[in-house]
Amino acid sequence: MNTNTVQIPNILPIVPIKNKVLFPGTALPLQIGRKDTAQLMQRIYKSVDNKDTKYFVGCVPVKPQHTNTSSKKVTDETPNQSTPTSELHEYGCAARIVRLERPVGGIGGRFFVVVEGIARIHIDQYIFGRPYLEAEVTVYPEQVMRNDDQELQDLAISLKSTGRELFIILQDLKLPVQMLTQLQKFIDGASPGSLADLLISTIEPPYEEKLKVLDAHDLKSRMTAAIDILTRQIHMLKITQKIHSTVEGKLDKKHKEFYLRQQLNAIKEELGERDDTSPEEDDVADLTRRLQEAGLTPDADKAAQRELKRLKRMHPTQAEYQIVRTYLEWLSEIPWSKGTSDTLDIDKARSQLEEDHYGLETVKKRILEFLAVLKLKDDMKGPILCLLGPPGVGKTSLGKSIASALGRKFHRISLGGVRDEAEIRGHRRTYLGAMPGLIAQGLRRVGVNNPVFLLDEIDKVGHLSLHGDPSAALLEVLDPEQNSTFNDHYLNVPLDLSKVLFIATANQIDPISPPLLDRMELIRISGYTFEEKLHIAKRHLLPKQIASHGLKPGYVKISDEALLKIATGYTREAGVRNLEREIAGVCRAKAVEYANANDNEKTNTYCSEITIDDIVTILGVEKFDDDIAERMTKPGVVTGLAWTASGSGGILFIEATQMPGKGNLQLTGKLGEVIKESAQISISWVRAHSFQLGITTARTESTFFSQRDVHIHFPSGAVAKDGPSAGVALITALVSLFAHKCVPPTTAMTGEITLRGQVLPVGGVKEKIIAAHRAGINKVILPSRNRKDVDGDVPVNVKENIEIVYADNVYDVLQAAFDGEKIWMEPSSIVGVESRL
Ligand SMILES: Nc1ncnc2c1ncn2[C@@H]1O[C@H](COP(=O)(O)OP(=O)(O)OP(=O)(O)O)[C@@H](O)[C@H]1O
Repeated sequence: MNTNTVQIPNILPIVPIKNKVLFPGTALPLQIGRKDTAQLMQRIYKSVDNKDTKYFVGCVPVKPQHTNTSSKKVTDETPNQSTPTSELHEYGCAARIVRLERPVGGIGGRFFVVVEGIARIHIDQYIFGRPYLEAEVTVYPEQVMRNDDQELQDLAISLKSTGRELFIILQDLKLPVQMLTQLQKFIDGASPGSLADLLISTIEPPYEEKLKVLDAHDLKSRMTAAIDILTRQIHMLKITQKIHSTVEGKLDKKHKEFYLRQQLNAIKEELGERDDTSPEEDDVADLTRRLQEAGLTPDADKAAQRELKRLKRMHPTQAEYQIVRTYLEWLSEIPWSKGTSDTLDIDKARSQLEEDHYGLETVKKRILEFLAVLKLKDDMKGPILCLLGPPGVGKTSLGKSIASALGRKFHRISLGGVRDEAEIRGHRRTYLGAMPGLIAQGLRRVGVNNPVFLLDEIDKVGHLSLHGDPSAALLEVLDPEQNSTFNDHYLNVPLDLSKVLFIATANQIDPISPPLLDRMELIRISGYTFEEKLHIAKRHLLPKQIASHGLKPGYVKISDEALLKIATGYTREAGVRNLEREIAGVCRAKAVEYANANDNEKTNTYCSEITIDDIVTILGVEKFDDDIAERMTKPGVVTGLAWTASGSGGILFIEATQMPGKGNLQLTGKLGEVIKESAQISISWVRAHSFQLGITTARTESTFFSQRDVHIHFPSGAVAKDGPSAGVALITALVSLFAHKCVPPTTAMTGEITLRGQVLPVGGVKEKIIAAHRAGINKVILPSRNRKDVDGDVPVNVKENIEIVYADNVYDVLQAAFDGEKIWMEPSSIVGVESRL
């Protein structure tokens, strides 16, 4: 349409439009919501039959409202409340109404109008007074381009070529063919001013930019603004197109959303509007930074880079994304090159060990030797220390003391119940819910590569089974030659454990597999005597418990006798764990008492002293009474010494009785094969020597045993018992029974016997003697060949209180058991053969 030929009045009814801009030469559909404009439309609608009348309006955009134009969804192109004229833009477009439809919804419905832009207008002045808005306007006829204006010519060429470029892109975006043909026609034939208007209304740039083009009634500034906007939009479209082409066709709904976001980010970035990165990108960037800071080994770095690359290609909602991300997190959190520096001073270490533990002299000495060598050698390629002893003797806390003496971080790995090799080595990543093993987890927790790892309860670790062999995995961990390249299945890169100081603890030696045992140096810690327990309680346990119950040091004062009472009457153990628990019970009671007094403001009535009587009141009736004192001296009852499965020693009673019968031997008390055999040997030996022992009156008497049944019982019937060391006690019990001689209950014995009556050495002597001491035994009969154990290990104060008698054969045992009385005839005085063995 040639705008120059159309007569536009200079007073026009005004139609405010929101978020849209009408340009000359373009059409715009509108819904009329504003009341006054609707009245205008009503009027036009009524007079529409008058074919000669041309209905012109001035479409004036509302000024951009920065706070809500972008966020509010516009459903109505004309503002539905009377917009103040101050909010209307000063330029607009004179338009002809080409279509007008009445509201379908009756009163309150909206007119639908299609307007066609004719010329730019400037609002000179608003005229009020009519039911609708009117304004005096200046109409800008389309400027004719002069051929001699080179600058304008150049701009026109540039605009056309930009238009063509846009066309090519739009073609690629598969817009409707009709629209494309029209556009091409326009590019080829339209005047530069109209082309600028058309292109800007086609590509939908931001509202403000459109307004800028509307304001440009001068051709030069319009073309310049249009070229500028078009160039930027083309650039953006190219990026969109690039992203589009790579993802097109392959995506499901979620992928599409992800890539649309990517497109949006790319567009924003191009516009310089990008304010923040997406959370996924943040995540990957953060992970990359953490990996860079982790000081990875070359192998780990290679794996990390490979996985990072995969992660970047993945969509965050993919299940695999989290797996790769967790793996990378693990890699970034393993202390590959971070370590603490050792502050080993032997004197300091000695005082640290002394401070933390009472007694344990040989253990402390060996630990100090170990630390000294460590300091001189400056590497960990030494034997692995294994602290072996019953529960509660301070193995774990010794490990802690070593760590603090070295100034290293400490971590305890509990191996009790570890049945699956993967718990040590980790699961392969293909496994659902895969995790690194306990070693890698420990390293991550401490955050340094040279901690002290305490492998607690190494004897409880499982052996070869369906789930692999955890103890074989430990072999690699503990071997200084191999552990610099330990392979955790999850991490799947070599992990250097050569700087870690491993210390193991165990209760028993037997369950530890021989190859594992071979790699460790055993340091035995036996149970404590009551004397030692008293000192430990006084120096360590009581202050610790007082503090942990929120009391001050002077608030609980327990006399030595009372402490000893707790140890003897309420605990029966090799270690001090139960003792600590009972002391905690006392502290609790005192804490309640003090808190009560404090609440009633009677703290002066609070008594911190605790006597033996108080102990009974607080802890209740004694749990363990004295086994020895209670037992009556009776023929057939003998005290033996045992070594329990937990590694602590104890006393055990053997009761034998006889009754008329047929020479049967009955054994009860949950006995194992070996102990049953010992009983057989004992009865055979006693039968063979019955005349010599004065049991039978004639050497050839055979009816004595065939008319009697013998029953031997080991009380504490629920506790399984086995081993050969009860042999001497069994023979003594039988001799005592048949000879009607009593063995004092304060005499205990241990030793294996042979059929010839020889006494063989047994294990756990130190623990047995300490247990005997605890139980109030004052004479212990031991095999002679165990003398070295007593000399080396048993504490001096125990040896001072217990008489130890060494025996080579049964006669030595019987003599010591019956208080030096020889109840048998010397073999030389007996005519005949004693034994053929
Ligand atoms: N000689 C000691 N001096 C001071 N405290 C001790 C001593 N022995 C043990 N304790 C204390 O006894 C408690 C139990 O010790 P710890 O946990 O080290 O026992 P453990 O030998 O490792 O037992 P388990 O074999 O059951 O693990 C700790 O509070 C520890 O401080």
